[in-house]
Amino acid sequence: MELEDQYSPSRWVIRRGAEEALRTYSHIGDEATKKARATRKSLLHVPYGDGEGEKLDIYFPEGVSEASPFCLFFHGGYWQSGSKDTSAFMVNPLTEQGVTVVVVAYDIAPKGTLDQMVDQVTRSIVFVQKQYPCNEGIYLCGHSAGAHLAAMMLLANWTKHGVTPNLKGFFLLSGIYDLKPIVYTSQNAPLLMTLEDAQRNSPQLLLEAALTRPLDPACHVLVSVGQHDSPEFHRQSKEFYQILRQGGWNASFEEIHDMDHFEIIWNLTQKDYVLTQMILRTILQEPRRH
Ligand SMILES: N[C@@H](CC(=O)c1ccccc1NC=O)C(=O)O
Repeated sequence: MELEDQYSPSRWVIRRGAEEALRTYSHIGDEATKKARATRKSLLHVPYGDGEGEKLDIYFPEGVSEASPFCLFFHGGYWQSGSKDTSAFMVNPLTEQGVTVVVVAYDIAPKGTLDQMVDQVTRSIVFVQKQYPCNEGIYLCGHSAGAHLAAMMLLANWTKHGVTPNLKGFFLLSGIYDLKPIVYTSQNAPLLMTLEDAQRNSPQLLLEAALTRPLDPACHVLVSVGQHDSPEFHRQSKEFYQILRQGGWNASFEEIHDMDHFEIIWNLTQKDYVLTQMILRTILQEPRRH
């Protein structure tokens, strides 16, 4: 089944078998999280809402100052797997450079629905802005399904939350922006998305229909895909990038050389990785307030 293949990232890896790629991804995430918790000052399992799953981990740079840039990470796993407790990939290289990293948990399926996850992600960002009003910018980074959740924040309506987060940039890695095809794959079994649910939660479709311009024209949006991601993942990223440009967003597109769907994210543990460098350059070149 063609769609099934296209939306099974582990079938497209080239250096390992599918199972081994998934195992390596979990292993590296696990190790990176243990290392981050052992070597960085952190606040773990901080509630951002009343729900059992509404928790986040905050990892601070050396010489704790609340006036740092914040990078929030949203893990992937097709909205049905993954955890903040194995997703601290970027913590060490970013905190080393003075960035506070927040790894956010959300209720994956079958407990959570897409609408609930989008709402949780919205509230996690509101929480960080309220808790750290002196932040020097909030950046959102997401991988795969997590890139989808981050991308939904381009369309968030903050007015009912009483605060507008200081959003300065988005790093969207190997994401999915039109959820309709997912409805026809086995990935939808725990998600139980109807076509309407998929439409309501597709940033590609929402941006196409939106008449609004970006609130902050300086806000960067990096749309990035691995060279070895499937053709459908390439198409999704390119089309999303194009719709962002048409909508007046300060967007860029990067195909990451020789990376598959999992390497693109687990290499964020490395400071000399091209994406780590791009993320750091974007965050650190931003003029400081105060
Ligand atoms: N069952 C999927 C797993 C998967 O797609 C995935 C796993 C970990 C992190 C991100 C993933 N993809 C999208 O969120 C696969 O076969 O590749």
